[in-house]
Amino acid sequence: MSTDGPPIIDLSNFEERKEEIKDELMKAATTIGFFYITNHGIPQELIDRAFAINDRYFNQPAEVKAKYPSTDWAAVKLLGYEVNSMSEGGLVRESCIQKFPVHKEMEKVWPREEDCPNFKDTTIEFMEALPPVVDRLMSLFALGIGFREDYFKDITDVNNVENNTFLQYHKYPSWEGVDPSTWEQGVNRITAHTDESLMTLLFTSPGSVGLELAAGKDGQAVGSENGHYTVDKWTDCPPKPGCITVNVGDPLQFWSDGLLKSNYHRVRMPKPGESLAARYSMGWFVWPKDNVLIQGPQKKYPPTTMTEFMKVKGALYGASFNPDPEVYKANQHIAFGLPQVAATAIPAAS
Ligand SMILES: O=C(O)CCC(=O)C(=O)O
Ligand SMILES: [Fe+2]
Repeated sequence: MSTDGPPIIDLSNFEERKEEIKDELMKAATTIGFFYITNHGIPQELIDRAFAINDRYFNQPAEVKAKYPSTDWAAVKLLGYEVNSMSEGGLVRESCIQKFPVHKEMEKVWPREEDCPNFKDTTIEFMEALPPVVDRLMSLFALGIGFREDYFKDITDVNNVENNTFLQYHKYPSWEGVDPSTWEQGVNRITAHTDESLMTLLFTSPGSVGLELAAGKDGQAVGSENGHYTVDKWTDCPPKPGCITVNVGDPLQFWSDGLLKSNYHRVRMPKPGESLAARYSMGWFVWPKDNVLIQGPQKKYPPTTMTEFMKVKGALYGASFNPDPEVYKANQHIAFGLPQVAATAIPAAS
């Protein structure tokens, strides 16, 4: 079993180096499901400005943040501010969720300029910089899976009102001045999970350690305790200068007949000697259109749609979500069984 961290994949001279980059992406995505990208074309200055806005947003008084509450997670129409329930042991994570301006409902949740100056403009500028990077990665994954190069282009088009891709700013609170023995052993800042997105681009501020992924091919369980699957090792996934962390999510695992791996990851509490300061991260959760047919070229799994998939995932969390440090293997979603595709599913143009 490999215990190496995710590889750094250089996207420079993309057009000329496509084949080589595709091989590197497929190698990472079919093994640990995580990789870093460098020379991705997003200016560091813009990323820094997005982090600054993030900081300004979360450090507003609670009553100001409460003016922009999040809406509807179940329908993935979520927007605005929320205190996330995926932390463990009474810890919290605050989040602020925005979608592409094509979603008119965004108008209700953009913080007002007088509350958080430049939030809207900077966030839109940042969001607009991300799709070209996603398009490049998804075009190579399409080829690697066995589809035509532009297979995912329309499916992930953020200018389509049916697309649910979103940006989520996260703040994990500071533990400065708190005696570490007062937090429960084994609790995590965010519990072990796989992502519901097709793919996630994750930006972590420098020094924001704590992200870990399930080591080993496929995040496979190596054992079972009290009826729960366990993994044997967590691998560090620290921030790397100039890099974006990328991971494969559940629908891409299905869409690739299980070839690409949506692996477990979590954010653990600081270890002795590590910073106890607040931790910030920003995730770009690439989402396919709701009713597009999800099925790999080999038709290994029953066809599904994002709407159906979210019902299964919700049931899985409902059934298994608990504060134990134990985790569930990534491909349990497949074992759990997906409902047959809804009659309304629209096959992607081939
Ligand atoms: O904050 C991080 O570094 C990871 C967040 C994450 O995995 C998620 O929100 O899905
Ligand atoms: Fe995640």
